[in-house]
Amino acid sequence: MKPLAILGGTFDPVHIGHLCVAWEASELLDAEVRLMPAGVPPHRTPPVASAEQRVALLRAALAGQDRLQLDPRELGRDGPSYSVDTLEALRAEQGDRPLVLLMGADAFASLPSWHRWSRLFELAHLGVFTRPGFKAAWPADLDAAITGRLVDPAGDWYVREAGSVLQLEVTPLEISATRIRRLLAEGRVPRYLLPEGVFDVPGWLEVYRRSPG
Ligand SMILES: Nc1ncnc2c1ncn2[C@@H]1O[C@H](COP(=O)(O)OP(=O)(O)OP(=O)(O)O)[C@@H](O)[C@H]1O
Ligand SMILES: O=C(O)c1ccc[n+]([C@@H]2O[C@H](COP(=O)([O-])O)[C@@H](O)[C@H]2O)c1
Repeated sequence: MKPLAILGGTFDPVHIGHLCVAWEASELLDAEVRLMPAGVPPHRTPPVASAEQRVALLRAALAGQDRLQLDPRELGRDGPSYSVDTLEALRAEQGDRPLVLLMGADAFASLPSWHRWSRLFELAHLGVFTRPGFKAAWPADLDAAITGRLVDPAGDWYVREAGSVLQLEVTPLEISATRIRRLLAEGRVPRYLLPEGVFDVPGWLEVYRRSPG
């Protein structure tokens, strides 16, 4: 069975950057990739769009292809959507299947502030995307934690179920949800930064238009 890779995010809203890195990860790792929206994203102000709206946009974004899937499990949980809880559940469910927690270089740099972060390395491999504007410069505790774990994504990391760190060189796309929210709040239409299908979802543009950006 192929490794299972998870791209968690707030997806407020989902954009072309998310889809592109997820798609490229599925190729680089030969993995099944699921996008997993956080119900209550830890460590940030609450999303502008509701969970239902964010999922509707994700469903529309993923329509017409079957390589990237949606996994809505974090929306059904109370409290902050800690990745460690999600990975404990996935590990129990998936047995010894290799799991990969995907994230951008910005998210990776903040890993030592995550809930029970050392446990993440026992539950999954970590796949870290390059992201324009974010250097691969990590705090000392993270540097120490990844010593001996960095492996080539083209190698045989998948023979183990967890524990490696894979640096994924993806097409650099300087797109962020923050910028898209700002453009929408200014009344602009960031058409080609967003997946085409989201424009058929009713009601969501107004939600971002009413927000301070
Ligand atoms: N353009 C991109 N290139 C590489 N990784 C990305 C990109 N956009 C998002 N990611 C990664 O995808 C995951 C989910 O991102 P998230 O939903 O927070 O989007 P974002 O664009 O970073 O949002 P925001 O600007 O609101 O923080 C994170 O691990 C993030 O680092
Ligand atoms: O588990 C944690 O403590 C934790 C702290 C910050 C972020 N995360 C997860 O990282 C993913 C990206 O988060 P964000 O805020 O960049 O959208 C998302 O799945 C979050 O649930 C997880």
